Amino acid sequence: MILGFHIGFLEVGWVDLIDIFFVTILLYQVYKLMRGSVAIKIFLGFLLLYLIYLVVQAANMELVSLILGQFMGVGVIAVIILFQQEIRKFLLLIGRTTIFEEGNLFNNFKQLWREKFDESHLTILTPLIDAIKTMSGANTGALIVFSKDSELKFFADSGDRMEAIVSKRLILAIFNKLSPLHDGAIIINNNKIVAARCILPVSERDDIPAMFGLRHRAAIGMSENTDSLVVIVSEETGQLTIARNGGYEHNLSTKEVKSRIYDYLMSDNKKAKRRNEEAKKKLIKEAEATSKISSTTDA
Ligand SMILES: Nc1ncnc2c1ncn2[C@@H]1O[C@H](COP(=O)(O)OP(=O)(O)OP(=O)(O)O)[C@@H](O)[C@H]1O
Repeated sequence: MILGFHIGFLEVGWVDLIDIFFVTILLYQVYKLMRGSVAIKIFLGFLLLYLIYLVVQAANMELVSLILGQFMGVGVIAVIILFQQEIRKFLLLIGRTTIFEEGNLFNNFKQLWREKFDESHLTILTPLIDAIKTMSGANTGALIVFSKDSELKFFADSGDRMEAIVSKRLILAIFNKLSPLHDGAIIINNNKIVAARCILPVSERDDIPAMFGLRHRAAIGMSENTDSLVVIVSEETGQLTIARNGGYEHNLSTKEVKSRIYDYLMSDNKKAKRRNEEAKKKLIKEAEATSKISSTTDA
């Protein structure tokens, strides 16, 4: 081995270090791409199984490694089918991102570090709430996605990239009915409007009230699929709704919207967690009530 050294009984060569470095980059990029989506859970599941497979193989446990080996063989094909779109986007990303551009590994580490210790993202609250209030009063439809720890690349790429500082006037300009950017959603991450005109996944839940159209369904769908908070301003009624974790809170005041966004951005705090729990319980109760009503009408 070229220029090797020992750590205990392990012989480590420079080639091994380069190998580990590339695997780290690869895993980090995959994680960054999937962060906040359901795909990450499936990916972690596969990763865990693979690690178990490596351990049982190293321990010469023949039967278990035979079974897991069969599963891994089929697993690769399953991964390709399950992550078709992610693999496509990952390859596109590799093609587009160079180490010198923004969005590379080092900048992202820097950004992660900065975000952890920086509460400045709360400064966007005032212009945002002002804009939401104005849009609600003027019945201007809007769809605003907040993402705390990811810029939701998949969804941001479906619209027009902006990377613009949040301001009241900018939000009003985007959602103005005459603006070419007003259709779809904006995504806000790290104080910035990452993209506008984004297409969100539509929820297929069948218990969403009929008065909610596609805008509301898209917001709920987005909150089902990602760890985001979505604010909806209804074009018809001016009412404010928030979608989170696949549920929604309807007809909120601007003050309530502000505190929900605050709680979300600061979601490590206890008060926010309690409120999330209460919202979940309310949802369960509502679902139970609806199923009771439908069973009595069936009878
Ligand atoms: N999948 C989607 N992703 C992003 N935006 C969407 C999506 N589907 C619909 N929209 C937005 O919602 C608008 C249509 O809203 P629609 O009237 O169907 O919704 P709604 O829930 O009834 O809301 P409103 O109360 O504002 O009418 C579209 O013009 C578009 O801007």
